Amino acid sequence: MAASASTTINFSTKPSHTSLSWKSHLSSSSAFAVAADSPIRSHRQYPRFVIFAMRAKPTVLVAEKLGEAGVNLLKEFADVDCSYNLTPEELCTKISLCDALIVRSGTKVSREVFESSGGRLKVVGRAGVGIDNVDLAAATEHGCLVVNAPTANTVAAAEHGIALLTAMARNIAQADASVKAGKWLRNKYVGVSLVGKTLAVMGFGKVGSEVARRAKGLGMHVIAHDPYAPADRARAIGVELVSFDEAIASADFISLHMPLTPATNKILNDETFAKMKKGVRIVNVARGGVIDEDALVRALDAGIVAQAALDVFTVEPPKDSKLVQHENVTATPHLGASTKEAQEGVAIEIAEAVVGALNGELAATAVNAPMVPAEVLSELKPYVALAEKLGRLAVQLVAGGSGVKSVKVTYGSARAPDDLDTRLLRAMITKGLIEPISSSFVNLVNADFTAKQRGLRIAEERSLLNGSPESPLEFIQVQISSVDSKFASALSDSGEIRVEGRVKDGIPHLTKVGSFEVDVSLEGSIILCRQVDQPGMIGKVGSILSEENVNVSFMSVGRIAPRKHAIMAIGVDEEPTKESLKRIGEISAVEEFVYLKI
Ligand SMILES: NC(=O)C1=CN([C@@H]2O[C@H](COP(=O)(O)OP(=O)(O)OC[C@H]3O[C@@H](n4cnc5c(N)ncnc54)[C@H](O)[C@@H]3O)[C@@H](O)[C@H]2O)C=CC1
Ligand SMILES: O=C(O)C(=O)COP(=O)(O)O
Repeated sequence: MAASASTTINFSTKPSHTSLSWKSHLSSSSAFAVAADSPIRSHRQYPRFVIFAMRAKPTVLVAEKLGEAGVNLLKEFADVDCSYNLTPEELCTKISLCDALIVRSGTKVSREVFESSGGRLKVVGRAGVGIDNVDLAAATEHGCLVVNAPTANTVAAAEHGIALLTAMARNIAQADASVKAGKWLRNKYVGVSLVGKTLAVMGFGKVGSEVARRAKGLGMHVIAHDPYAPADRARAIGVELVSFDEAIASADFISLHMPLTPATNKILNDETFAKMKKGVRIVNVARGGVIDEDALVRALDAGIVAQAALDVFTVEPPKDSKLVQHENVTATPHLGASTKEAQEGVAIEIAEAVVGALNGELAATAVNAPMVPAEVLSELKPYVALAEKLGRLAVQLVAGGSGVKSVKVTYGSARAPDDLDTRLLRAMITKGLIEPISSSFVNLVNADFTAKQRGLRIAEERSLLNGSPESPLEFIQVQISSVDSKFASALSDSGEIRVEGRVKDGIPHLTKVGSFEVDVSLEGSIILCRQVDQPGMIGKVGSILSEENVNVSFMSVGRIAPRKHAIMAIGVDEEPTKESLKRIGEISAVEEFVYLKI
């Protein structure tokens, strides 16, 4: 969606149901909204924040089978298109008509998908945990939020891990196939016991810890490796966290439960298999890519790995795979999350997250955007509006042709630095700085990326004030350095364009321009004039505007000293014509003036 200088901001504060929204004149059917409290709420107490362009009734494409309860929930809010087994080309064609896309692990949401969406796609919902099938960088670059459903299938995946562990140890799959083939091979399928054996859980997250808990119930000695897991959580269920090498060297069984990332890609390979106990048994319900599959075949052939039980594969479904055909391998077709209960749970979890996001809330399961707790959001709301407006004002003060590269934002606050999360404010300042001068659509997801891409450096500074930390901020100051200004009085003594604002009675105010103190509510538009301080100036400007029926909402004069220079800031509800602005400029005492749309 294109943004424009004609963007207006509607700021409504109803006592019990506050909301804050952005509306673009370019697309009357769409709106960006920020809501601390929203009409459609999920059952969970997730933090919420709104960042999206949303149509009257959005369209959600469900590209893989989703539990009915989730589909029904989506239908209450959106037009739902359930189209399964789309080819990549079909997906790219359909996506330009969709506001949200829901997938499981079987759909690649590639860069082409985001590019093909033409900016309409605002949310990708992953109905499950692993987001390795979604190009997150491309999503972020396109301002598209990615949410997942990280909790509803945990138990199902853990149970499947245990099912594979026990089935492998007792050759269940192979024995079943042989009985069905008319054989009765009691000696061939002698298994191994689990009790007293060491299980290394690799990745001690949600699934890993549930597997550990269950394995302890089976009498196994459980160790775990996870560089990021807290030791006390492991200790609480009687599991010792150990190094990677120690885990793989001492395990009789290894169960993989980490995400597929560049760091975990092929983490089990020829070198690491060589460090394992001969006869180790491996379970993988994480991602196929964490194992070098060719190396696993070699390790199985060499007897280093006695057996493997695999639910996931590098390519799914696997094609002509020696690994799958190996007699010591038990394979399932990515069934970890496939229980009725998990699928219903996942469907509801993802539908709530997607509806919430489309409805203007940021789900707690956002993968590529910061989460702002509801209470923080409601406190920051007026400052969010102030931040965007200051960015918008500052950039309009830049003389044409001066590229904006370096911006310093100073937050004046009596709160301790840890008590003020500025990501949201920074994103809104970035939005204000970029949207008036480009066709970019900036939101909380893509703000930092868009700034970086445009070579815009935003440095943040805290000015720690004495006083009551009751309100999160006293002022926000935005300075743009190394540029010329079309309104020289906006330059500070050190040569930067400087605007500063505060929130007064919940309304953003402009309180400083350059070195001049002013006080004008940031609503409508503003005319800034520098003039020789003398009687009658307000009347002269006021009468030019009144001749055109332009309503003056606020007026404030800041001066250095009586009868010297003064800055007059005039808030206007309507846009004055060029002719009347010209007449203001022709008033003899007026030295310079600028008209700014907020
Ligand atoms: N087969 C299936 O159908 C299912 C597969 N999964 C997969 O299971 C895996 C785990 O899922 P959850 O437990 O829900 O995720 P999680 O995020 O709760 O846990 C992952 C853990 O891996 C750890 N980790 C990250 N890098 C690591 C490394 N280099 N070495 C060791 N540990 C590392 C993290 O610190 C985290 O504790 C994911 O890959 C997910 O996609 C999850 C559900 C179903
Ligand atoms: O949640 C996960 O990570 C899974 O692997 C589950 O995949 P699925 O949704 O069953 O395609």
